[in-house]
Amino acid sequence: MRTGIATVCLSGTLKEKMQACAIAGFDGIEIFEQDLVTSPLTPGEVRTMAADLGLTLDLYQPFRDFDSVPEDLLAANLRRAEAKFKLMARLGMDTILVCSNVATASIDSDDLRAEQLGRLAALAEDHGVKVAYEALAWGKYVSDYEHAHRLVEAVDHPNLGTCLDSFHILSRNWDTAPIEAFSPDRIFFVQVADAPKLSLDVLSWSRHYRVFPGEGQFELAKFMGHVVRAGYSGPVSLEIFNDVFRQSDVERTAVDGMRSLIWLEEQSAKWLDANAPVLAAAGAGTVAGFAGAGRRRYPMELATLPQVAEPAGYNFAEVRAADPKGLETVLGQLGFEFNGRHRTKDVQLWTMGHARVIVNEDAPVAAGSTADAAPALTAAIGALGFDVDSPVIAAARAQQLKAPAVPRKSQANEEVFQGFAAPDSTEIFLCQGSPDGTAAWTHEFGEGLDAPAAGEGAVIDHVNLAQPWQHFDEAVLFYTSALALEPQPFAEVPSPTGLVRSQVMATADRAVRLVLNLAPLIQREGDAQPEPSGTGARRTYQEHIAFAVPDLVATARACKARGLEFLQIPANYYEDLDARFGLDPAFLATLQELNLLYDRDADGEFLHFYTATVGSVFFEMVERRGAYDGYGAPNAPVRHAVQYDLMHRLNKTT
Ligand SMILES: O=C(O)c1ccc(O)c(O)c1
Ligand SMILES: [Mg+2]
Repeated sequence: MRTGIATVCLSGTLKEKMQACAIAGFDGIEIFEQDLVTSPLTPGEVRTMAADLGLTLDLYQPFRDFDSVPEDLLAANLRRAEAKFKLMARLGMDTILVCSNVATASIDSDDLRAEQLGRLAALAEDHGVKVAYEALAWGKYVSDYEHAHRLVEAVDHPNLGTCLDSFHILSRNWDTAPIEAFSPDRIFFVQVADAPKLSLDVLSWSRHYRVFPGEGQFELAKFMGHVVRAGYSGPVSLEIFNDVFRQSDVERTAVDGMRSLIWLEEQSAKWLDANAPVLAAAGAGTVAGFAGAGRRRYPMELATLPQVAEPAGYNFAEVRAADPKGLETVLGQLGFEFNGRHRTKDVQLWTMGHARVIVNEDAPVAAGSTADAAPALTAAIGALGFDVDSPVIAAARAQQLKAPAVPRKSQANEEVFQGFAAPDSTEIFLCQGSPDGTAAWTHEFGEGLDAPAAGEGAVIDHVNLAQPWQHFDEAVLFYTSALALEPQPFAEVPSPTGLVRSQVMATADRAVRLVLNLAPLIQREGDAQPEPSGTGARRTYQEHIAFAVPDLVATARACKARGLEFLQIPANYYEDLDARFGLDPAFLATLQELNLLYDRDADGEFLHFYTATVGSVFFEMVERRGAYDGYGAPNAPVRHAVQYDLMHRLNKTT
């Protein structure tokens, strides 16, 4: 698959954008007119630079408001078009995108449109240019890709074809199957964009909320499957208008985009394998599960990736703390047992049932950042280990998806974890899981740890990571593509500093639940500094590890007896809880006495409590009753408010 990206996706100047695209590995780019108009580079210099960078210049765009106009306006439009055709010759470009008229269209006649597009095609032919006509979802008279294509067919000129843009098609819920019937010589260009499903006018949705494939909710593999079956083999190009991408680090965004295309290519191949056309299936029923069997007959070749199943569970969570005293105290009070220090590294192992927490005494400075860029924290989540079928295959997949590897020092006889850095620089390690929930590497901390220690039945239930605002979408794609986690519908949680966007990534069996929180940006006097842009530092927000236990009330009592500091829940909360659920008074009194939170839905019940925060980390204990699948979302605002109040008081007194 030939990969491309429109310059409008990225921040910076045209030169910076082109360099970033080359570094990320794109085959070609679309030049957005605005980027050229504002550039000090001459068209000839752009052409040379692209050639030097190994980038093809695939599409010039956009050319607006051409069709459906009266004759006098048409003459002016043709003049405008000719100027662009001449410019394209200097750039060495041969394809221009013409989008359906949204502004000056005044005549609704397909005959007239076909005639006008025909005149444009004839002019384009004189200049050796191909015109790719795109139906904008909000076009005045042409807003449907099939309509645009009917016009292209009516004109029947070799210099006029269709541009298919997944956003304009999927935002309007148009069926994508008819694409298959399009002649491949008439599909001049294909643009892909994903988006979250929003109830918003389609223009605002398109201009601000597009995201890279895999970061939204559109069925892009299916769209691509139909495009491939049509016989198209040209560039598949990202065209993403996104307010965050436009102000983020350009090289990083380009890599995020490249990852999305690598992933989409694989997903498209899978879709084709799973949806073999009727013809291929006839007489070849036994070949149904044979990867690629139905695919290679298409002109577009689709590369695949090493395959991974979703992880079987958490192997461990690692918290970094240069001075681990506070952390040790809380873990002990929660019921964790200290299982010794590592033979050769400055790390400790704490276990409770099958929940393993590693305390790493390296200072919690994120990978890729310098010590002064990241505020020193007393404790922060540094790494997560996941149980996978084959760590080697999973690591190969992550590497092909451009995940930065993190090497770990290890000695002979020690387990070497394959690891890579997530977008927020949390280190993700791929571990070989055991069916009984134990981990072989614990022997490196001493012998005799085979039997589960205290806290039988305890496991890591979920981990909640705070995401820097500019890497949130990237993180969703990262965990989807590299780790096979599935994004669940996102929620928004009110907090005193703003709305917190909360996105659960989980396996189908819920053995792994990872919650990504986009913390609000508001900084107050005395707060830690916001992270610098680019890679690296973060952790100005609180994040947590949650453990599930079989009996939360008993666990809470034991924790209380050990002196654990619980997050104190206001009385108003319990009054509201009673109003909503009409709980048994004795049970309600127990909840309030122990600072437990409660939720219930059609599937079951949820009890949980939080600890005070150490550095940027706190812990949660949960009990899931029945098939309760949530996280106590109605209680999250209470937690945020109490933590905010505490942090504010701390900041005032220090
Ligand atoms: O938002 C727009 O105007 C616009 C312009 C060109 C495109 O290719 C597109 O998809 C949208
Ligand atoms: Mg487009």
